[in-house]
This record gives sequence, C-alpha cells and structure tokens, in this order.
Amino acid sequence: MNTTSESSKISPDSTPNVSIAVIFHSNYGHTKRVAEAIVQGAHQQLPEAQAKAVDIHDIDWDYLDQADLLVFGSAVYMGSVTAEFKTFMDETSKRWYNRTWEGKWAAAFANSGGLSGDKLAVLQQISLYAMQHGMNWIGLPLMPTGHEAHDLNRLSSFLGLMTQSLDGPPEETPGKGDIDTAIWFGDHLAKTIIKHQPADSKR
Ligand SMILES: Cc1cc2nc3c(=O)[nH]c(=O)nc-3n(C[C@H](O)[C@H](O)[C@H](O)COP(=O)(O)O)c2cc1C
Repeated sequence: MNTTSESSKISPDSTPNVSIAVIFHSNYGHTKRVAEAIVQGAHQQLPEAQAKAVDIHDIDWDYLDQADLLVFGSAVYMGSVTAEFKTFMDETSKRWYNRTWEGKWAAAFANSGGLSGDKLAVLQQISLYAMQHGMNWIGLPLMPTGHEAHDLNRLSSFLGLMTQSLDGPPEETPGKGDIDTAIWFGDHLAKTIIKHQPADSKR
C-alpha cells in the first residue's frame, strides 16, 4: 500500500523549518497507536525532532507553542472527545485569549470502537475548537481505495482521520488499512506545511 500522499518525498529547495505536534488522549493505547502512525508518516518528510507525539498527560507547552501544525486526536466517549481531552481544550483558553495559536495549521483524528461511533462529531468538535483559535484546517483529501479492512480511508472521512479499534491489543487494532491511512495522513500534513512554509523561515 502506498502510504505517501504523492509518489515520493518532496524536494524543497532547503531543509524544511517546520514542526508538528500530534496531541492525543488514549486510555487503552489504540488512539496512541494512531498518533504514532501519523508521526511515522510525517517522518517521511521531516527529521525526528520536527514531528512528535504529545500525550495530553505529559504536555510540553513550549513545543506546542512553537509548532507550525497541531494535530489533535481523541478516543470517542459518548459521541464526544473524552473528558480528559476536553480539559486540555479548556486549558488553552488563555492561548485563545492571547491569540497564541492564531495562524497555525490544525488537523484532527478520532478513534473509536464503533464503525461510525459518532467520530464525525469529534472531528467537528475539534475543527470548531481550531477555528476558535484562528487556526487553518487541513483535511484528509484521500479517496477511499475501498471499504475492506486493508483499504485506505475505508471509512470515507474527509474532515479528518477516522480509525476503528475493536476488542484487542493496539498492535492488532486499528487494522492495517486504518494505520496505513494514518501514515498517509501524516505524510500529507508534513508535505502541506512544507509546501506553504513562508520563504523567510527557510533555513
Ligand atoms: C465511557 C466510554 C464511552 C465510549 N463511547 C463511545 C462512543 O460514543 N462511540 C464509540 O464508537 N465508541 C465508544 N467507546 C469506545 C471507545 O471509543 C474505544 O474503546 C476507544 O476509542 C479506545 O481508544 P483508546 O484505546 O485510545 O482508549 C466508549 C468507551 C468508553 C469507555
């Protein structure tokens, strides 16, 4: 399965000077597995230090504040982000007031047990949150290759990434198609912010 969003690594005229934080909440490890796959995809374009997964229980706020793109991800609880993820959102209200994150890029993913599981509500909740911060949204422009377990974007989600975890350890579920989609998403996100990197910030 091709997990690069175009055929290969893009070739900017200088080293990309952009960074990505993938902020997630995961109680049982499945959403964390997706966050790590997004980071893996971003590393197809960026050095290790420029794309990191950030657990909401262990936040490096300085890293978030300097990052060009914040990718937000939560497990779905009762058709919403988890209470812990909402606490994180509310903790950023001073940043909202000070417009600290205005102009940054934003994207989102949602993982849950149900095939739908109301993941769309979580992506919408996070996109509205990003709009409150004045951020610029990046979706998932990937046509589904089909709807089987191995397919890319099998859940046909375009606002952001949806993945499904069944009963089983995070190494087994979400399945290969969802994890490959997460890698593709990370690669696409990195390519997008590299492409739009301001000329005066290039190294
Ligand atoms: C309190 C609670 C509420 C849940 N609500 C939903 C839900 O609304 N939709 C759904 O598909 N799954 C729901 N689930 C299942 C979780 O989404 C699933 O177990 C979770 O995504 C696993 O992610 P994690 O391993 O990262 O914690 C719920 C689970 C719990 C414990």
